[in-house]
Amino acid sequence: MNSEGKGLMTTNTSDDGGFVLDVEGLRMRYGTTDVLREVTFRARHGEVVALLGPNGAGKTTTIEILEGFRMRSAGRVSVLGTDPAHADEAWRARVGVVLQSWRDHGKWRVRELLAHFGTYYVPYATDTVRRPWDTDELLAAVGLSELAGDKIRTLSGGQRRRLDVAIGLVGRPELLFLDEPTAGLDPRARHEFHALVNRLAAEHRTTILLTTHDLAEAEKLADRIMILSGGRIVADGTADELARRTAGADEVRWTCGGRRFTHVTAESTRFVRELFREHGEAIGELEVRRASLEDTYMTLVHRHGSGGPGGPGEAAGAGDARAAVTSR
Ligand SMILES: Nc1ncnc2c1ncn2[C@@H]1O[C@H](COP(=O)(O)OP(=O)(O)OP(=O)(O)O)[C@@H](O)[C@H]1O
Repeated sequence: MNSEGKGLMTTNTSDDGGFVLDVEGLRMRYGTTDVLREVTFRARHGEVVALLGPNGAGKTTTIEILEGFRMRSAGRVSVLGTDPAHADEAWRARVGVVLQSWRDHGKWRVRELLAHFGTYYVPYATDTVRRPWDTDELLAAVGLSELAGDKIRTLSGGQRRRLDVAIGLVGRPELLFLDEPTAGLDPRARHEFHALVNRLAAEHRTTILLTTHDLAEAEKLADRIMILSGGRIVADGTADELARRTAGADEVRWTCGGRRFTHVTAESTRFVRELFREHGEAIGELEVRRASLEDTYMTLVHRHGSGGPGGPGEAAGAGDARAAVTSR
């Protein structure tokens, strides 16, 4: 980000009590199938929120409703203080969207396309938000400077994905929706993209709602993680909070006298201290494993249904089946 960045910070303007996203009782029915039954959540300025959930859980549907691209069946939705179902162009200029794929304009050159889209945002510049984002700065921010003169149809999948992101950012949005933004990116591009998301949130206070199937990415990028399953948000919090709330325990593994032991406890530090007090030097291969986001995710999705519409109801989670102390 350039030195100009901080001067372009967005301000808390017309939203509801500081909430950029405020969703209550959102429902979506396709035909006779309820995909979203009761989705409720909020997000504040500068927050990065990851929406997780199995295939078909309704993540894209939710995002499209918030973007104003899809009409909801019921519920209250406020995005930047406005109902997206009735939003105008000025509202749209404050919202950035990165769709799952961008396949048009193959004959256009990269810089040319971004500059072209940028012109749409000129009327929506304000004293505090200069729109659009300068094309060369934007190209640099998404790592496309060297391909600026290339035709879009010659870009690789990952390079196109960077262009998707640039298109979402060209209007300097206050709120950015990213639907599976890193699908198809190589590890380096992914790393650079993560740095860009962090910069947008930290320097510009851009609020970001992203969907991903990469739990490590969600844990790394998001201030908050929401899990959508069975038509509802079944978890909302930091990765640590979710792990603590769901699993509530650490797993301690060790060897002693040639045997392997496993113990599940909410107080692993005290347990390990006592273990050493009792067995001292005889303890070997000690390992303390906190519940991971993956454990939490699997437990919650299992407990609240398959994620898709009409999934099974309550079922014992993986975490519920843990034994107390076992040896092998
Ligand atoms: N226009 C539509 N008409 C009917 N059903 C639809 C429509 N769009 C989506 N669905 C259904 O709604 C459900 C949720 O789809 P959605 O794409 O929102 O899920 P998702 O969580 O984004 O999935 P994925 O992780 O696979 O991208 C799916 O069962 C899908 O088949």
